[in-house]
Amino acid sequence: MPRGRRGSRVSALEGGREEEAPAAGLQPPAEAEAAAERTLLRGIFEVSGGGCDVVLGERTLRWRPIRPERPAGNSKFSLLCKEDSIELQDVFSVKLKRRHSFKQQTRGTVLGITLFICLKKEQNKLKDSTLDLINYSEDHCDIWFRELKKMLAGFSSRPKSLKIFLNPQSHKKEASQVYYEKVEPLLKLAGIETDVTVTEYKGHALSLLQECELQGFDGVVCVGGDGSASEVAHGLLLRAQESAGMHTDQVFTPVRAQLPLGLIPAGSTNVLAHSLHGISHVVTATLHIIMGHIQPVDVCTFSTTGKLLRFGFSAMFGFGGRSLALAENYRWMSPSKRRDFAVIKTLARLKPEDCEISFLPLSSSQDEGERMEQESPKSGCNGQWQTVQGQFLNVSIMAIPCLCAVAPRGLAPNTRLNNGSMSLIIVRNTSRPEFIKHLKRYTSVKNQFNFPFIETYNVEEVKVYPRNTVGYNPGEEDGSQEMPSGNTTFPWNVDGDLMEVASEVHVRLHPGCISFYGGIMEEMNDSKVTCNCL
Ligand SMILES: Nc1ncnc2c1ncn2[C@@H]1O[C@H](COP(=O)(O)OP(=O)(O)OP(=O)(O)O)[C@@H](O)[C@H]1O
Repeated sequence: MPRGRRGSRVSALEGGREEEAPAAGLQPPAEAEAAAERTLLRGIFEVSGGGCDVVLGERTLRWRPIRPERPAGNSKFSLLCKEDSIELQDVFSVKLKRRHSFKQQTRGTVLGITLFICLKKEQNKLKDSTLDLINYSEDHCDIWFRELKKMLAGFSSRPKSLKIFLNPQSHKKEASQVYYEKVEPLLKLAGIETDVTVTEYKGHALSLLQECELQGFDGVVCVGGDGSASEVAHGLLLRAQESAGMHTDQVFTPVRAQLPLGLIPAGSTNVLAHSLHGISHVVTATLHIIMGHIQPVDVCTFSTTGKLLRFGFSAMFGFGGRSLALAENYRWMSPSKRRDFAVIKTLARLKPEDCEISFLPLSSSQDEGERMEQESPKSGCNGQWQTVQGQFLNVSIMAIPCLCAVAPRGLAPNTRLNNGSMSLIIVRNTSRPEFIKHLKRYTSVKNQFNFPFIETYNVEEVKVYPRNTVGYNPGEEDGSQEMPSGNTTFPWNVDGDLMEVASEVHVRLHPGCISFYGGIMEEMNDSKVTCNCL
């Protein structure tokens, strides 16, 4: 990433707008750093309209305006001659810049070299930019071009070939447009080969991942929303288990997915991509993939009666499951209308789930420890199974923070992508206004769990046993219906996908079991957003 004192450099990259120069040219630490670095090439180029002495080191490219004759004692000149630089790890492509006349058959006249750079913008956002090094000598540019190409080839974590799954139905059906207009041009620029499959039905990516050849690929990318992303992650993990000869119909410790997964947010909620990148932004997601920024992410297995149902990252039972089940009945509505409508209707029929929850706590943070002492009679039993039972409005089990537009700090702000624990958030039965007050807090301030009816735990395993004999039927006016014995199912919301399960669900955490393309995030500042439906 570009370093601290880079105001003027960034302006040079973005078209040469002048910004205030730093008071001194090169800071002492940078000077020492530059001196320690071996020089690979040195030459004259025009940068941002002025002649510069350009030095290519092993880690940085530095340029300094060529000094005019310096009248003795004139300090203004040292200000003009400040050095600027970029780190080579931020460069993702290099091209020879040529001028082509209209009818020209040949490759055109060399004008210089263009470097394509990944810039860090405001919080968590990445942006592509260019730096032109102008020199009309073909030989001179060719030497620099080759050296820069060689240097780029040395970044071994950057993908060269990607398998892409694109869901054309995501959100308002704009995933194809997002991919072909914003993503593919950047991947091409970076010289990454792609093999795109446009999915034709739900489960298509999963079935292809069982059999398709992945050997030549460095990573897999999903263009879509949470449903697609979680399907592809599940497919990759399932494939890894099958390759390793794991039996998923019994309790097992999964092996890691073999390839990293990139997520391009093109869905209606994009919780996974948002949690991964700290922002739901297509160019940021694409640049993380191109730059080969990889981070391991904790995964959950969801099983029932010992059999694996699926891999995933977050689940909601109760209100979260019921509202999703209801929303599925209104697929003809736009995604946001459908979601808002289902939330309002589920709130109108708000009903607690009668269940027993057993969990294996990990270790509690100080705040949570205090809360647990006050609120949980069995607190302080880390490492031992604990059980709570009663009437619960919602139970969330989340291995990732679940950032989204209506919860900018996340539905589970106390967990991280790979901190080796899950957040268990239990909302006991309360009045509708109190529950709504809790939901509204997600959009703004920090203490959304500061209610007497909410308990939070850091856990590594959870078992949820529904005790209702009344099943859920989202078609019924009040949402519930007596089902013949043995046919009762309960709706779970797993990464935004509906999972209907008849009996207990066992959730286990598997730290860092999959790698995603994504960078280390900056914490979000407190921000207030509005939720349309509450
Ligand atoms: N061609 C297709 N037709 C219908 N459904 C598809 C198709 N391809 C994939 N799907 C399924 O569509 C479901 C929803 O897609 P996706 O998650 O990409 O979009 P979304 O629902 O708009 O976004 P989000 O999940 O973020 O709210 C996924 O479960 C996926 O398996």
